[in-house]
Amino acid sequence: MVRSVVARCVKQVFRQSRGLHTKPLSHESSIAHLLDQGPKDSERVVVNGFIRSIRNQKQRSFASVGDGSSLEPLQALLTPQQSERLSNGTAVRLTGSWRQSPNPKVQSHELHVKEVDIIGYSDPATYPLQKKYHTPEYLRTMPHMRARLPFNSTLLRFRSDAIAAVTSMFSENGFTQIHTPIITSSDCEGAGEVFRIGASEKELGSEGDDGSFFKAAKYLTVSSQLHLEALAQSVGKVWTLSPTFRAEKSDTARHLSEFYMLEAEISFTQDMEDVMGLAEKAAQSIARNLDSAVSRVGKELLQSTIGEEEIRRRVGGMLQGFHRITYTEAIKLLQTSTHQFEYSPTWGHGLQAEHERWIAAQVGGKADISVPVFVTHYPRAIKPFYMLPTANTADGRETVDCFDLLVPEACEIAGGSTREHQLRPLIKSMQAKGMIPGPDPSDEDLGELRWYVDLRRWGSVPHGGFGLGFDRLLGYLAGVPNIREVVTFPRWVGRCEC
Ligand SMILES: NC(=O)C[C@H](N)C(=O)O
Repeated sequence: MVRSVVARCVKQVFRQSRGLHTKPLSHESSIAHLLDQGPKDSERVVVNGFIRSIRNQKQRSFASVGDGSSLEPLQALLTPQQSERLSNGTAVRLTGSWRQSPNPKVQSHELHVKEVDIIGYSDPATYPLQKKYHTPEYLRTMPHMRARLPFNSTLLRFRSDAIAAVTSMFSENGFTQIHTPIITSSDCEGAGEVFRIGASEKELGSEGDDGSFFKAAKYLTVSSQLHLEALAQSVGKVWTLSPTFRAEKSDTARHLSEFYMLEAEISFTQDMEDVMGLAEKAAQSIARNLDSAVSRVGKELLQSTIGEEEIRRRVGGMLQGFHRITYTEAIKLLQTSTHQFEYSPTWGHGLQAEHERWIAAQVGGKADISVPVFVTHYPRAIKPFYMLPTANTADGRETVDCFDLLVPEACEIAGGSTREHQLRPLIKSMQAKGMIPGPDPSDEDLGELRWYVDLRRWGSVPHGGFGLGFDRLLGYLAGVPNIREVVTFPRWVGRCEC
């Protein structure tokens, strides 16, 4: 008896939910496809989409309908009865005929609706996206909703196109794409900006009692580099586009706690030019793709950016050969400039964002383009343990074969180096950085990096690689003032909403 009542209820609920959209949903005719291809006059058309805005007049209503496939909405003409329960955000399936618009300057055709199926209701009293300008700050409070807006959805398409472009570049050049781990046992950069996910020894208790999942502290990865190095020794040329996490408390338009880093590693090279050339090629493959996209985007997108002229400056510059200057030259330029810096540029110290901004603008800035600038050979003392020391430095100052790639505003978008590939020098470097106690460490002393040191024991070869901040590059090329707009669900210090 109870069973049959339950069965009846289930059937009823199922019937009701099906009743909302009795015909199968089709994605075949996206709005972009319709607007592009333009069906014949009076042809029957079916579209699925969301009401972006609706304007009701006495005799008829005009709805702008979007499905995310195009910036431009579809214009639909309805009777007041048909539009009664429609409001911004309502998901609909519209059937009608495709007719020439009386005002072809605005839109050549419109859909004269015959049938409206409401697929998903939207409560007009609470719907948060109105047909007006919403500030990026307001939209960041609802990352689950903002991709419904043309500007935000276009950025997602840029992102998707960029991934496709760089994937084919690597594939055409014989690289293998690798998925590296997110949970790691070490801090690759040694900067202490790791998110810890395991327990500390104290938390584990004196008996080694296993209160934690991994029985020891583990971290969210800060870079895939060390794992890519391992795989470069077996596969040769490898790359990844992977989530990366930094617990850096920088609340700026350039920082995220979770971001995507595009990293590549190549074996059998000691020439940093090979690595810089590859970073250049990767960034250019994305810029080339966006170059054509810029001419396709409408006014709406450009209004929320730094403007078309500046975007063209950036994209155009990215397609040129990048500049190269050494860190020592950069410091000299900074020191002799008349610009007042908050922090005075000093050899041996890292470059501040204000220094990077100045170098990018002065060294890379031309009349109509901004060419990215590689700054190379930083002091050894301020760079991580894994970088290869420069062989012959003219002035006796210790530097490493590394580079940072600088662009205006976004500052550093990539960094790379050739790696210390020999066992003894690597151990010495770890010791100099205070990572291990003495010159002859036991396996235990090597701690979580034992496996990495092992790579230098068995067939180690000269190699190098780079990491490029994918979100920073996209934000820069798309001319978006804040990186938080180019990721779907941005996380930064103090903010992780959904
Ligand atoms: N793969 C790389 O060389 C990137 C480098 N580990 C960084 O985080 O900057």
